[in-house]
Amino acid sequence: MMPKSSNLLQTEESAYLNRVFTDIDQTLMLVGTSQSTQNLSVTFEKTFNVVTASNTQDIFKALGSENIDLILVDTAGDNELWIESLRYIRSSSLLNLIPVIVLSEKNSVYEQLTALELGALDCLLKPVNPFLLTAKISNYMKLMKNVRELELVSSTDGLTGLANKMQLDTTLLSEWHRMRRSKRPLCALMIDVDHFKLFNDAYGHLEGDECLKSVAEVIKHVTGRDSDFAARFGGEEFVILLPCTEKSGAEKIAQTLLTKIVALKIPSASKQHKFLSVSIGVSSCQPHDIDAQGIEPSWLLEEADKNMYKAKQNGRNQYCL
Ligand SMILES: Nc1nc2c(ncn2[C@@H]2O[C@H](COP(=O)(O)OP(=O)(O)OP(=O)(O)O)[C@@H](O)[C@H]2O)c(=O)[nH]1
Repeated sequence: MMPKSSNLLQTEESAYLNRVFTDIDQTLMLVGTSQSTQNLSVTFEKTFNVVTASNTQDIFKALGSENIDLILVDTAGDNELWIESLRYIRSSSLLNLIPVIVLSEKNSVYEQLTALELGALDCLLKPVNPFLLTAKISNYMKLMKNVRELELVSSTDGLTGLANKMQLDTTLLSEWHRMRRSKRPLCALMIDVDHFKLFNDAYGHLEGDECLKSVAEVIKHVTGRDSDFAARFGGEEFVILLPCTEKSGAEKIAQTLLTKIVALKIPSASKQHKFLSVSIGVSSCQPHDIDAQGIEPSWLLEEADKNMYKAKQNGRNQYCL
């Protein structure tokens, strides 16, 4: 049989790529010198939406305007650029969720190890067939999309869409560290729906679930800052974390929450109140308290829980701190 000419082979590979990867609507960011990103763009532009970056400012700008699925960093040409880019990507809380592949020109174990140590998912060596490279990148994108979806499912409460208890534990720990770094207070709100057992008994469990969803929607909307965090703690209990917030700010949020929950006008099943309400415990921690009193992150929630029970004892539909 006659060997296939390289043109014919390329046409077949190209057709194969189009057939197998036509459903891809993903954005690839190419990072490298302008010469290298120009060359790579030609390889990828039929398959992906391509954005290019030749410095960290470009990376930052692209992040603001595009939803990036994968970053391909080419080490060719400028040794400082790729290392600086990887460091920048790793230090950015938004970017470090995006998988990074490094394309290395030197057959240098040291360079590959550096790339992997700086957070690259893989380091591919040049020369690499452009079709194979496209297929590999596409597979990495799919893999990471699945990983992100799994991460989201495992950290989200299925009923309300808020974060779940597991995610709360992780976030509480990172906010605790942030408080120490920023030297600004961290507050927590423990929110418990009043007489919810009576509500379920009177209106049924499904109606009870709808009620929890409505409460969760209000909680989502009162937490306005990017750093505010809300979770379903379990059952009819919710937690809000308010980083870099003074006690007075937490009180304001608690009061807004009380007003907005009653404004839902969900009929209460108890004779005590006309409309469904919540009781809220507020706790606050100053960075210097941690060292002075040797307290741990769980203290913040325990304190909020104690104060929530005080609010219940004082007649519900109120907050205590
Ligand atoms: N519909 C529904 N009910 C739930 C869910 N999780 C917990 N519950 C119910 O919430 C009720 C909580 O009851 P209790 O802890 O006695 O508290 P309460 O009736 O709200 O009374 P107070 O907290 O004292 O105001 C229980 O009946 C649980 O079964 C859920 O996901 N959906």
